[in-house]
Amino acid sequence: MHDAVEGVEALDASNGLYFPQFLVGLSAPVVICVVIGILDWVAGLVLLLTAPIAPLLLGLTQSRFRSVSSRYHAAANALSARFLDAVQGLATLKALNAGRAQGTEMAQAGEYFRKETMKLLAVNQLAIFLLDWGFAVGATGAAFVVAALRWQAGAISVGEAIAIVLLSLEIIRQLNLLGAFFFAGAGGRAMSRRICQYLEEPVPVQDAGQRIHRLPSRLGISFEDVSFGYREGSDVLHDVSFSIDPGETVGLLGASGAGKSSIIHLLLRFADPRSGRVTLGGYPLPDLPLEWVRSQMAWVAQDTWLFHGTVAENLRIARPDASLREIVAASRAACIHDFISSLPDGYSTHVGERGVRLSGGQAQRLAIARALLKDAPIVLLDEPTSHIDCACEANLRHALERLMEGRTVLHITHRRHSLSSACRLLYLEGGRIVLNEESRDREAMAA
Ligand SMILES: Nc1ncnc2c1ncn2[C@@H]1O[C@H](COP(=O)(O)OP(=O)(O)OP(=O)(O)O)[C@@H](O)[C@H]1O
Repeated sequence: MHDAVEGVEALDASNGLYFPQFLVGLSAPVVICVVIGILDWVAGLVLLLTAPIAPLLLGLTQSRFRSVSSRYHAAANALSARFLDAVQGLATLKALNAGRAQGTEMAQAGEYFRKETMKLLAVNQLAIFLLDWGFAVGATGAAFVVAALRWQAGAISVGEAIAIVLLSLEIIRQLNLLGAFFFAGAGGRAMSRRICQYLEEPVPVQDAGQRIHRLPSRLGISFEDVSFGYREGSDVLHDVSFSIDPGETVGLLGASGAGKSSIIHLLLRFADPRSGRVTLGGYPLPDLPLEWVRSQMAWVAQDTWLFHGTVAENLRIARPDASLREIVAASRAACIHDFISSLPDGYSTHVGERGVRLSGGQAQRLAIARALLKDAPIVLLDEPTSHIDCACEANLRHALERLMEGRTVLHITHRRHSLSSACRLLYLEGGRIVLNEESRDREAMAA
């Protein structure tokens, strides 16, 4: 987050301040030395030879600056990530009485950041010192000595000697300005390297655009020998094969961590399998336009993210052109209309970040209303009633049945009883589809 916000500002300062000054700082001394050279070629040559000293001195501090700057940005990133974590998990920290310990850790991270900031400033001050004092005193001295010697030798007049000294001051002024913007320039370069690293990160999935001439209309799903892992060398799905016919409802059962949600992860193309393929309507997902694939799926996740905005705005995310009447109909079907109507501003009530004013169950019903509104041919349900009590679940089952009607459905749950009787069942164990009696019995006991 720090890189995204401050990084762009640092680039702005580097490109807007340092870079123009860098060009002026390089060209102005050459022009001034030429002018001095016209007055006296020896003095011009001597000053031309001393001018590169400043960039050389700056160059010497660069490598030190680079390592200090990297540590500074790493410390800033760690501190802002920790801060964000602490704010988002405030309730958990309070409940666990872990606020003080977290505060101590944040203070340590803050202290480390302060030290790295001081080191960065010290290197910057060193660069300014080298330029302001080392070079300025040295170069002015050199200009003075050369002008005096040339005057003594009778090569130039007193006026020309004074002009040479004054012109040399202008070279120094330009180079000093370069030093003043050194911090912005070096910081900007360090940031640009980091931003380039982010930009060069491999994209998890590539949108190939429309390779298929006519998009399929009957949308069955199939997994063919799919293996997948979030990290290199540790797969969470192993040779998974199954298919769901168009209009069919399939229940996916399995213990926590078995890999059920990862199957949805692949279907929505948040990632591609390491081997094997996932097809939709008979075509491999990577051959279909990414946006189209996602537009064909309504997903009710375990946790619902509610954006800052009104209830109606949160519902319209699923279908921006939905009328209020359609929104109300979807909310009624998801058993959330009465609750929304009881809110002070009804559908115009603001729900805060992460829907803090709604309970988990209410947010989940809102997610079901979103899915109803989206009206997509494929429905992916990932524990859609995990936050809902049994009495409400019975009500909601009707809503879910309406959502699933005539659609291709993959319904993930731990609870066998929340699956409709029409479901064909798949069992996932340790990332593998298993269909043996033993796992079915185990699952029945767990339910
Ligand atoms: N974004 C992720 N990055 C790394 N590992 C992940 C990620 N999401 C899931 N995993 C790992 O993949 C494995 C399967 O997780 P997955 O969420 O698919 O299981 P699940 O069967 O849906 O579990 P649950 O029923 O508890 O939701 C787990 O070991 C989990 O730690």
